[in-house]
Amino acid sequence: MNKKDKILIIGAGLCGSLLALRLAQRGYKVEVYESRPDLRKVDISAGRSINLALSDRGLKALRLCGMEEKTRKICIPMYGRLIHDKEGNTFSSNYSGRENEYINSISRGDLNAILLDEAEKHENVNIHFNKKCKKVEIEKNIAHFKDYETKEEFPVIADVIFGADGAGSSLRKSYISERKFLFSYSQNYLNHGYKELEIPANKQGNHQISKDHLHIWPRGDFMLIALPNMDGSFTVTLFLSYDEGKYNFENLTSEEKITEFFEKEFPDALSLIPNIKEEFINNPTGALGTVKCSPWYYQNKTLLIGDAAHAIVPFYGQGMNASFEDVFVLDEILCHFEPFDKLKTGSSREIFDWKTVFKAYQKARKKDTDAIADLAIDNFHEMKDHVANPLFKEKRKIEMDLEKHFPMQYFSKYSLVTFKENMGYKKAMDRGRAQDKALLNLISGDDISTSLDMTKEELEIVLKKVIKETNEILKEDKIAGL
Ligand SMILES: Cc1cc2nc3c(=O)[nH]c(=O)nc-3n(C[C@H](O)[C@H](O)[C@H](O)COP(=O)(O)OP(=O)(O)OC[C@H]3O[C@@H](n4cnc5c(N)ncnc54)[C@H](O)[C@@H]3O)c2cc1C
Ligand SMILES: NC(=O)C1=CN([C@@H]2O[C@H](COP(=O)(O)OP(=O)(O)OC[C@H]3O[C@@H](n4cnc5c(N)ncnc54)[C@H](OP(=O)(O)O)[C@@H]3O)[C@@H](O)[C@H]2O)C=CC1
Ligand SMILES: Nc1ccccc1C(=O)C[C@H](N)C(=O)O
Repeated sequence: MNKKDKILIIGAGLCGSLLALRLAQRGYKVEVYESRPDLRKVDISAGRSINLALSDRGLKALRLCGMEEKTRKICIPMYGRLIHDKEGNTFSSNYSGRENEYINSISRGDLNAILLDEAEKHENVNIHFNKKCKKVEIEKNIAHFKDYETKEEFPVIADVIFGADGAGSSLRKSYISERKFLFSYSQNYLNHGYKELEIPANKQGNHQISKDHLHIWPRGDFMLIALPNMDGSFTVTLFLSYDEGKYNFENLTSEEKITEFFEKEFPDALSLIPNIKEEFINNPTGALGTVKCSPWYYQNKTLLIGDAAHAIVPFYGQGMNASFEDVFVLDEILCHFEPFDKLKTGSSREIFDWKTVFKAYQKARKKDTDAIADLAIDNFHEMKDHVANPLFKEKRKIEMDLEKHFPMQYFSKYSLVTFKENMGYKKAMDRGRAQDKALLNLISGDDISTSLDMTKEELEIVLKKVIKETNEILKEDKIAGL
């Protein structure tokens, strides 16, 4: 590892631009190649999610790079879910019983732009747009690019190559095609795709529905969600099967059928989306899937990071957060190894190489990205279906009360995953799932009366029972080797 190493990052998306900034701050020289045009100059939003939910893990990595304050200025806090039923009734459910815990709606383009600005300001960073990586010769450390403007193809040689090129990573594809090592890989598509629509601002430029919530229209097998934008509009996303159920993407092909579907399933939303037919027909239908692979690195030469290493379905709102957290974890590993390298005396031989760093990074990180991939699938079922279930609502109410009265002792699964930024996703998943099981056992047995509001004393009894049973479940799972 040497600060003179030439580092190449493929992809200047959310992860690539933050990684470039952080490596530059650590003193490395970084060249970034991005296939798309510069999003600060050209609108390239079509086909990707327009806004995202940013939460504590992402903010932790942004803070590390000095970007938290700038980011918060373009965030809209969402304190909970607002659930819409078919009759137009709504009910809300907070994300946490603690007041300072919420998630944030943020524009992908605006966030990417401030990261690019900051990275480009750094003397150690050069960003090249409209250059698509076609393949990487991993043994020789050569990435081959095509320039979209000149149509020319050219190679770039580097000491270390990072693949931050998203779910369809060219570096990952090269791991498969080059067959230089045993590379395990899985890709699982959902039968659901997504389509983005818009609720515009009202005439005064204000939001037409609460901007303090993430809106959900759960309908069992499919759902609609909406996240607020700074200009008073909402980005609405329909998650629907491609080919199953009465209504699906394959059969919603005529204006009449689209209107019929929305009139029947989402009448209140329909009245807020004036251009429904045009948008439904013209906006692309995006695919959703999970990618898991291993190893993420090849020798001391290349590393996959962000979605390139672990694409997940969007339902926990954690893909970007996990990709930002990758940068944080990699930085911690570099902090651990670099001081030893500085201690070397006389000889120019390095004590640690990038392979040591990459290996330690994957060891620290892989279990957590596997966990959030599985949690994201769970949250799909929770959002489209369980949120409307009375037992689920009861459980959430007790959890909110526990968090409110015992803020230091109780953290629901949602809070562990979303707000406990120093606990890995795997630990959050194991504890959260055991806790859910314990709480549901208590509710479905006669242990707690859920019909009335509980006093603090009654809640304390519940807390003790839940903690005891959670620990027993965790112990049993450990013995069973789960
Ligand atoms: C519908 C939807 C909603 C989502 N909502 C959320 C959310 O609310 N919260 C959240 O945390 N996450 C969310 N995500 C996930 C989030 O979008 C990703 O996890 C995040 O964008 C990953 O960042 P990345 O930089 O690794 O990949 P990307 O953001 O995809 O960036 C990859 C970059 O590499 C470039 N590139 C690709 N191929 C090449 C190539 N061959 N050569 C050069 N450049 C290349 C791309 O143009 C792009 O700029 C959502 C995802 C989807 C699909
Ligand atoms: N976990 C998940 O479920 C995720 C799913 N996705 C989904 O994956 C799909 C693809 O993602 P996305 O990252 O947008 O795909 P790409 O970035 O791969 O781009 C898609 C298209 O844009 C073209 N293109 C890219 N750059 C340029 C340029 N500078 N000039 C002209 N054309 C260009 C490419 O053309 P060409 O091939 O000819 O070069 C390609 O046809 C989407 O449906 C998205 O929703 C994305 C992320 C995560
Ligand atoms: N951003 C998203 C995009 C798509 C689907 C869900 C989200 C969420 O953020 C869900 C939120 N975490 C929730 O549990 O209510």
